[in-house]
Amino acid sequence: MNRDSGRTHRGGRSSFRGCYSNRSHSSVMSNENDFFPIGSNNFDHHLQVGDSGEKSCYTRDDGMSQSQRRRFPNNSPSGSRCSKHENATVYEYRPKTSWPAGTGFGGQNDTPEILGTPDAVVLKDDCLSPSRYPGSTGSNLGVERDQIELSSVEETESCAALLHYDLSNKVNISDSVDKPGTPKPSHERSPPNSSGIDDLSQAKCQAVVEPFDICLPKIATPVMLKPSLLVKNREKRNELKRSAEGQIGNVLRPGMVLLKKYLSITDQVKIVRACRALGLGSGGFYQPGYRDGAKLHLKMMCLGKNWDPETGNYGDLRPIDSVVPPGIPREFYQLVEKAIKDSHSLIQQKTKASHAEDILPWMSPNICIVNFYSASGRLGLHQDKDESPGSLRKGLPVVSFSIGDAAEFLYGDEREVDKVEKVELESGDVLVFGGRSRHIFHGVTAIKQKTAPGSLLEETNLRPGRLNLTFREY
Ligand SMILES: O=C(O)CCC(=O)C(=O)O
Ligand SMILES: [Fe+2]
Repeated sequence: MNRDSGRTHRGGRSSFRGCYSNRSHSSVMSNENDFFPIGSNNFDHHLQVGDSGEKSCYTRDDGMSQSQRRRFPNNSPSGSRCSKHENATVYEYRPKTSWPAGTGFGGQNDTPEILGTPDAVVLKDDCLSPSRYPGSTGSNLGVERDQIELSSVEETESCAALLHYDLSNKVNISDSVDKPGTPKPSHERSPPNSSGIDDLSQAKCQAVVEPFDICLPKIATPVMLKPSLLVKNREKRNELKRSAEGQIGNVLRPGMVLLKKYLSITDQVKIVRACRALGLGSGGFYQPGYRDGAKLHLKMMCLGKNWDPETGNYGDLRPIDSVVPPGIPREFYQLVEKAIKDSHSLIQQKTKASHAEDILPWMSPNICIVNFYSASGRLGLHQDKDESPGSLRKGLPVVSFSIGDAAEFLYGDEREVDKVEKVELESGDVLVFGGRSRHIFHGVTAIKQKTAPGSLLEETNLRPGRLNLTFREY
């Protein structure tokens, strides 16, 4: 991902066709029966904290410096609670004996497994592998860390902060980024481009790593803001109708496919829960910034490998805090695989191409970049071109999942706002761009407020905003 538009973060590019048969649009991650679980919590989605609400009520009180904490991780404190969160959720850290190894698309072992229920997410396997923590025994919490179970007993906000403070440190990046010898950015900051999109703003420190919960605390509010049964049923009906009619999507240009409302609400819920849990842990969400203080207008987390917006490099460690990114959950692979397969069918159907793979190559992701855009979030026009020369040469696609509020997405051959096309990416949409479209310029100009599906919000308490996951193969 070379967000080559100066510092406009990330990018991809262009051309196409494709068919499609027998598409099953059902949930990969779970049973449709839990589409509308009984007994979900009340919440007030839009009444909550905005960007400024990202700070945790937890403070470290162990008197340790950052470097001490790194050297003596077992002394990591649990964090102290603010009185507001006395009755918080409890996270259980469950020891497990072996660390799986292995890799690959649809592969067996090297990814955490998300076992979601409405109230629990279990991150299994090597989300927190000791191998991902050089010099560590895998016991940063005084327990073996190869399996962590997050059991949501009651409220979820507090435990999130607790987990964050146990597993990672709040880091003022200015300490680490500005040291002599830190790699220089590979590109210069661009002025606001002709699109008027300036996805950089000035700030004091280069990046901010502090707890960011993509979900809001559940507050026992009156029932009034619960999405009505009517709305929920409408959403479900529409989903079934689309599926029955085979309205899966469009080929936007050669190698670029948009699968509309492709992810079921059930899968979206699971993805949100998984991203929330990972985002609060070590290597979780942070606000990327640059050495000159400019910041991206989003929160980011990398899975599989780290992508450094400052240098455009991929690596095994996140330079700002030397943390190894969590693995990509296994279920995500299955969804990506299915999306590529269905894109091939669509390409074949629409273009009568005999070999859809020539137009849109297969891809086995080893990187997932997760962005969270708040209502004012955006991303300037850019190309994704920091992946390996081989990956780019072959046009291995970027697969992008949109969840939450809809986004106005621009794409085109040039980084000129008046020369690009616009499409709305709604919750559940999957956009795939590879082959001749691998190097398109693309970006997000706006997040459309209050457009997220009610049932998704009810299930997850996702903040106002948009979650986006882009999968790539390095
Ligand atoms: O949010 C999106 O839809 C696009 C994200 C993107 O382009 C990127 O992460 O490189
Ligand atoms: Fe991109």
